[in-house]
Amino acid sequence: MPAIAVRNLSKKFGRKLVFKDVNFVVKRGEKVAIVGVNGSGKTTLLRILSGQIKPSAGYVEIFGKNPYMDVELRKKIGFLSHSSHLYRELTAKENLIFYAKLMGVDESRVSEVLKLVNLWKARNDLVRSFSKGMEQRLKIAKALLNDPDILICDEPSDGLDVRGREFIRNYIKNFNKTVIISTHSEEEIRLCDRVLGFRDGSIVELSR
Ligand SMILES: Nc1ncnc2c1ncn2[C@@H]1O[C@H](COP(=O)(O)OP(=O)(O)OP(=O)(O)O)[C@@H](O)[C@H]1O
Repeated sequence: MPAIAVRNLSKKFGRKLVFKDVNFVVKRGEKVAIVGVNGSGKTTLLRILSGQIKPSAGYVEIFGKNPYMDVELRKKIGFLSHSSHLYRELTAKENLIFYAKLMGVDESRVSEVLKLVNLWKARNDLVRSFSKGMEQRLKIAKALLNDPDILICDEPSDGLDVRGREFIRNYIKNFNKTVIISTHSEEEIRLCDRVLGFRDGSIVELSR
């Protein structure tokens, strides 16, 4: 069974068609980049894959199940997005404890992920004092709380400096499970096994 199977997927917002009849399969352990011009539908596709929003037609299966309908399945998905929410008046650790409780994850995992993203020393600092790079690392920590089998990242290094970008890339490179990222970065594309591109509302396999 593949990690991701997308069949005849279409998404409309009101009367606006974003994409139509999108088909692709991602094998377990594969790293796939999604590319396309601004507004082509990358974020929308990733939100459907992570079970946040419903397709208009067609279906998505993650490990053979529907992410929109299956709460347990969503626990296996780590989603790093621009809209990942952090509480700025709480510390890094307090944020992660809050989300760990929400996800039903053991609190001991909070220390693990803080160390993993190099935020252990800053664990008791308020998020409002964090740089953009630190915030992004904390969002990664949040996405990893449930030790996901699939990592879905929406433009993960957008707006980060060289060190921040390097951290994210190393992380993605060394993540040994399935990864799907939307990106405009050549370096991130090179980390991936395959590249899928949005073109005129459908998706095509691109050679690298
Ligand atoms: N909730 C929504 N309601 C209405 N339209 C939306 C909504 N979300 C996205 N869209 C529209 O769907 C289209 C695709 O947007 P999306 O954010 O998926 O593109 P993208 O490829 O991720 O763009 P970017 O590279 O700028 O992040 C855009 O025209 C956008 O305005």
